[in-house]
Amino acid sequence: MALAAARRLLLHAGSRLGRREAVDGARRFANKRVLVETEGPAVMKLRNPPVNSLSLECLTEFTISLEKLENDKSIRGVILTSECPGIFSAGLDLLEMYGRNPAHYAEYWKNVQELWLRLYTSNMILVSAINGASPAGGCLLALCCDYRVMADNPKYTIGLNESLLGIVAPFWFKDMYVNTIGHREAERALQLGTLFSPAEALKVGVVDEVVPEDQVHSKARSVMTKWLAIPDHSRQLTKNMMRKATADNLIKQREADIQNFTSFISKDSIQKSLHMYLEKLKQKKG
Ligand SMILES: CCCCC/C=C\CCCC/C=C/C(=O)SCCNC(=O)CCNC(=O)[C@H](O)C(C)(C)COP(=O)(O)OP(=O)(O)OC[C@H]1O[C@@H](n2cnc3c(N)ncnc32)[C@H](O)[C@@H]1OP(=O)(O)O
Repeated sequence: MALAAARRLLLHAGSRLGRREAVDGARRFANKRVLVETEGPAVMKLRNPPVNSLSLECLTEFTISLEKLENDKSIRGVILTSECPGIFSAGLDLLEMYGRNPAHYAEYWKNVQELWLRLYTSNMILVSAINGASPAGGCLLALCCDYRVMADNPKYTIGLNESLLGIVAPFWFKDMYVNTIGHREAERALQLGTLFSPAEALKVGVVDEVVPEDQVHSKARSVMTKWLAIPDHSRQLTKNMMRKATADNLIKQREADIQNFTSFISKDSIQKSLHMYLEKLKQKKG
């Protein structure tokens, strides 16, 4: 109920902002954590500092922005990138999964599923311009895209590192990884929680292209131009043919997946692992 109300408020605020910014000449709309430019190829920028973690609010704003773009028939493709220097996205917000109650975990997970289903099955062309670190849920966002361009900076890593946190990537994260890099590579990377450097990510197929950091956006735009030259109907039907079974696999067991997540994440042992991981992140500073 609370989330539905927040959604209505955000949609309303989003459209108000949309109108105001259009008057300024730039075609863009924004909410607090997601900025969307629709001048030229549409660009969606995550801006949830410090690390673009996917908090419940961020997920909601992301989903709403995507919904708005999907409803605008003039928009055929979107470049997904980050406004936070050096970070694409730190993935799911650990504070949404630690020290909360089961109802909160269920609500959070429902929204993670929702964003994934929308992104993975989007009719639009999605290209990610990965301009920073992209662990776990950050990698998930990139994997939903049709093409991934990553900045050539060895400090940036990408991969599904859940097992390093003492948690387990859900089956639909795994399915998408297998679809992208194949069963053997996915099996190894998931068990080890591998975070790949850009060069390794390119080699294994987690990303499609690695370019100098200052060329990530221009490359993403030129990739988009190439993809936009393909007729929408045939490209969309092909995308649907490739992805439908994977998405349907979650759709048919969404409720059970929410229950699984809620009971898994509520376990004392899992909460302890998350606590230790959060402490490790804190200590890294000091
Ligand atoms: C068997 C049934 C299975 C069913 C399913 C069960 C389980 C569910 C699995 C759920 C899947 C989970 C997916 C995820 O995405 S989990 C999140 C994974 N993310 C990470 O591991 C990234 C952690 N962060 C980092 O490695 C680094 O922060 C960094 C992104 C490389 C950036 O480094 P740096 O610029 O040095 O920043 P700091 O480390 O200093 O971080 C700044 C502050 O941000 C906080 N932080 C970082 N990441 C997160 C996060 N993901 N969520 C929330 N907060 C985060 C960090 O603690 C710092 O906070 P502080 O300033 O208060 O200390």
